[in-house]
Amino acid sequence: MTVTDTQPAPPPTRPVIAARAVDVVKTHGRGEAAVRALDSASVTIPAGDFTAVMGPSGSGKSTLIHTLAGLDDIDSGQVFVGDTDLGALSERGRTLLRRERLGFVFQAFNLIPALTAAENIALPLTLAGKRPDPAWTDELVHMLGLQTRLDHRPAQLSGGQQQRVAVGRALIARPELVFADEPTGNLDSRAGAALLTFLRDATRSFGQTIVMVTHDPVAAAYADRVVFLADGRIVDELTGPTAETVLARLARLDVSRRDEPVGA
Ligand SMILES: Nc1ncnc2c1ncn2[C@@H]1O[C@H](COP(=O)(O)OP(=O)(O)OP(=O)(O)O)[C@@H](O)[C@H]1O
Repeated sequence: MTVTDTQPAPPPTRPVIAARAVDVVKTHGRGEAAVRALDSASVTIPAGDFTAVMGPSGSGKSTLIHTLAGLDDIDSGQVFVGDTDLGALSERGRTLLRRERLGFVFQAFNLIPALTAAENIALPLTLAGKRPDPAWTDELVHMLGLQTRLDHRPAQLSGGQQQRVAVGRALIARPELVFADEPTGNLDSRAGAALLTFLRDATRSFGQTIVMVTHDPVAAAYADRVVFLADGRIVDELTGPTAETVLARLARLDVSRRDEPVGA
């Protein structure tokens, strides 16, 4: 039975499920250097939720969000963004899907140095030849607290401000889904807290769906749900996390990995 058999009809443009990975296997490299980064990984990302992805280094977190975003080809399994099966799209189709339906925030802010904050935020629309919606741009800039920084170039902004510009850029085109890979990794704890509060508020106030990879239990506690990866599989999940409950699950994960026989 599929989800749509049991749920009320979703709004026309936003499905109830924002993205889904089904039994995804992904190998990086070839031959002796081959690494199975995802080993039959399945996960569902509900629309409007803030989901954190956690797990030990090398467990496949970045690979999972790259495959959900259609950035990586997969060996087998299926990936859906909304109702769209990424496997049925051409390379160009996936590029268009990313441009039109997804947003990205990275640990390194990846802003264009020669452009002002306002121009960096508007970039996805500029590239797509679309006009910004002034009311939405204004709301976003206010929520991000960037009103007085719009004419500044990245080098004239603090790390926290640069990352808020990057978040503005990710949200300006109102994507269905935003992927954030360690977005607070280069921020001090105060700037990190401000950014995470904004991300959480974005899910509450305008239903933004966010998937965030993090190593930090405090950051994960801002999410609605945490999914835990180990050895390329989703092994656990936690709803309504706190830093303490996340830490306890991570510790349990470590213990169960240590208990595995060598070579298993
Ligand atoms: N391009 C690549 N070529 C070869 N191996 C890769 C490549 N990218 C990732 N891997 C390997 O795949 C596995 C999963 O990597 P991935 O980056 O998804 O893990 P991660 O959980 O995000 O790690 P981290 O927390 O350290 O960032 C690791 O063993 C990694 O070394």
